[in-house]
Parts: sequence; C-alpha cells; structure tokens
Amino acid sequence: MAPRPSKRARLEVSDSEVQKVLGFEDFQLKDMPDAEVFYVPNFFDEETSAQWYSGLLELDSWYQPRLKLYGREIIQSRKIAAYATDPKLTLKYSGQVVDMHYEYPPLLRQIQDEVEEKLGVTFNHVMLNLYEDGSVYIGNHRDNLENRVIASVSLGAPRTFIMTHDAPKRAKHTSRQKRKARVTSLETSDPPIPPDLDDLKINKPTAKRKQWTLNSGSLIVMQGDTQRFWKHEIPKEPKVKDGRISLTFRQLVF
Ligand SMILES: O=C(O)CCC(=O)C(=O)O
Ligand SMILES: [Fe+2]
Repeated sequence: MAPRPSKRARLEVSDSEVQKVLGFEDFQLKDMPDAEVFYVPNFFDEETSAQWYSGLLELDSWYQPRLKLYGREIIQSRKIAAYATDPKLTLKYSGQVVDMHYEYPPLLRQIQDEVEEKLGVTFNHVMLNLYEDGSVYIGNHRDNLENRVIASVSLGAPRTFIMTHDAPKRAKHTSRQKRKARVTSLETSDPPIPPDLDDLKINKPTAKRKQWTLNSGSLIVMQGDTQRFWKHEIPKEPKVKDGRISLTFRQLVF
C-alpha cells in the first residue's frame, strides 16, 4: 500500500513545476510503453552502499504503520521511515497520517545530496522501506500521481522488482459501456474493420511485464507517465535471508 496524500493530483503540471531527470537515456528500459524508467546498476559502489545500509538501520524513525484493511486494523510487516524538506508536506498512509520527520539526520541528508547532485534534480520527500528478509514485500501497486519523479536507491540484499502494465482507471470501460459496445456490435451488419495497429498499441497494452533484480547500490528512476500506466512490486522471496533498504526520493507536486 502506498502513501496517499490528502490532496488530489492534478493531471497536468507545467514543466516549471517538475524537475525531470535528464541525461540518463542510455539507462532507459526499452520495451516499456507509456513509461520512463531508468535503471542504473552501480549508481553507488558496494562499500558505500554497505556502510549506508548499516548506518540507516540505526535510524530511530523506523516504524510499522497500522493499516485498515476491510475494516480490520493490521500492522504492516515492512517498516518505513519518512522525511520531508517542507514542514507543510503531510501524507496519509492507508487512512493514517504518516509519521513524517522534517529534520534530516546527517547521513540521510548526505545521501539525498549525492543523489540530487548526480541526477541534477531536488526532492521534497523521501520514504525509506526496510525489508528485513525475503518474507517482507510490497504488493503490486502504483504510487500516487503526485509523485512526479521517484528515484529509488537500493541497499543490501538484492531483490526482484516487477513492473506490470496496467491502464489507468479512467481509460477502462465501465461494464455499462462494455455492454453498450457489445449491443452495438451485435446490431451492426457492417463487415468487421481491421484494427488500427496504432490504436491497439495505445488501448490494449496488455500482458506487459518487466522483471529484474535491484542490486545494492543501484538506482531506479520512474517519471513521466509511469505511475499512470504501470504498477510495481517487490514479491516475497523466502530464500533471501538478508535485509534490504530502499530510499525512495520523491518529487511531490500537488
Ligand atoms: O522498495 C522498493 O524498491 C519499492 C518501494 C515502493 O514501491 C514504494 O515505497 O512505493
Ligand atoms: Fe511504490
């Protein structure tokens, strides 16, 4: 379950409101329609990543959010820690207010500075996730659209990342529309028209799935329309006995 801000995302924001990551085209994942995803395997070296992992484990801001699911309260297995640069920035997580911190510990500030410098953009929020072993996971979800740019640094145990194409809800037909379309097609006696391939690409991008391993020190950037059209997850991997931390730096624009 991803954090949900109290305000709604605007569908369009002007270019001046978002600082997109530029210059990483060589790392863009091919074959992903409607997405802008970059994966940089060795963004930070192994030694630095291991040091940062140990340092961040010591943060006193880790906590397990309580979530309301179907009226029942459960405690999430994945610990998180949340920081924002703007004291006005608040988020809700499954109906609960996120325990947001506005004073960065020096190590986290240092990591964010390095990420910002390498990418040439700034972030107003970072959500850290702690996967203590392979039993801890994040289910298939899309991040809220306010997350215009997400840059995620992985530290510790390698974990599998899966992205699945999923058309935005707005574009899906309601069952009433579908019924209507079916009736119309039954009534027509015109010969079938061959589909326009371009239309198919836009309207039926089904069965698209990408899966790869996020190594320690790697970076993934998701921006542009990615959250509208793709979901992502870190599945359970019982064989993984070590921990992983992800730092998801976010540019939230409401
Ligand atoms: O741990 C990760 O790499 C993904 C985390 C994620 O999807 C999220 O925090 O929304
Ligand atoms: Fe996410």
